Amino acid sequence: MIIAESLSHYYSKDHTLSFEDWHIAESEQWLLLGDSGSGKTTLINILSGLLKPASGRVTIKNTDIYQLKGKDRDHFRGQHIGIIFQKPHIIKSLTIMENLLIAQSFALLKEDKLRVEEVLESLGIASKMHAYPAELSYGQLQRVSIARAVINKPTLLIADEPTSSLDDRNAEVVITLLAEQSRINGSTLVVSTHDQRVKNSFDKKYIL
Ligand SMILES: Nc1ncnc2c1ncn2[C@@H]1O[C@H](COP(=O)(O)OP(=O)(O)OP(=O)(O)O)[C@@H](O)[C@H]1O
Repeated sequence: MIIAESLSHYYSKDHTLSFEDWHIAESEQWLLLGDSGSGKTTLINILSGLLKPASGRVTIKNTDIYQLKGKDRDHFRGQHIGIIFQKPHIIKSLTIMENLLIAQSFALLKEDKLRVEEVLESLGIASKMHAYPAELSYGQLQRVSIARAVINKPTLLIADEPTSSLDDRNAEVVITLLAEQSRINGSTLVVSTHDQRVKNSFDKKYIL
């Protein structure tokens, strides 16, 4: 259902990154493993529709995402791909509720407050709905990032090194939340990491 074929990318002409083909079936949970500098972030950005590869294709639900242009690709990404970056990316001047409503409208979906409440509830942060990001702890902000990524029930939920700055207990909590949220929302999960603590979290592994 998600197919990455013949992908390569280069930042300078003398060093090309090539990626083995990757077929990911619906609802699978994968780890993307590789040492620092091996190309995990590059591949995550390509799979997420954020970085056009030098060659190859990414097909999500039968759509070749790099055949989509400009705003069409942005809307497709908003509807089908939920991305969790290493550090939470949340708009500081908006409340948590407003941050999630805007993620719905960016994807051209109707604003749905009940859906926002449901997602925040499932992540244990419903009480923070009307708070601003500055009023939340780092762990709560990470949950908001997960909420924003799953709000539109994405086909692909993708996280780039989500545990690298966390202590052991919180690293485990985040991996558990990602697995649980991908199940609840019917999303395929890809988590990139070089964190030895999570290298056995899922059976399926793509190794760079
Ligand atoms: N914007 C850029 N310009 C030039 N080279 C880059 C750029 N981004 C990444 N690279 C190079 O491409 C290679 C892959 O980088 P990438 O960030 O994808 O690796 P990574 O596996 O995610 O690393 P890390 O685990 O350290 O985050 C590295 O050699 C890196 O130096």
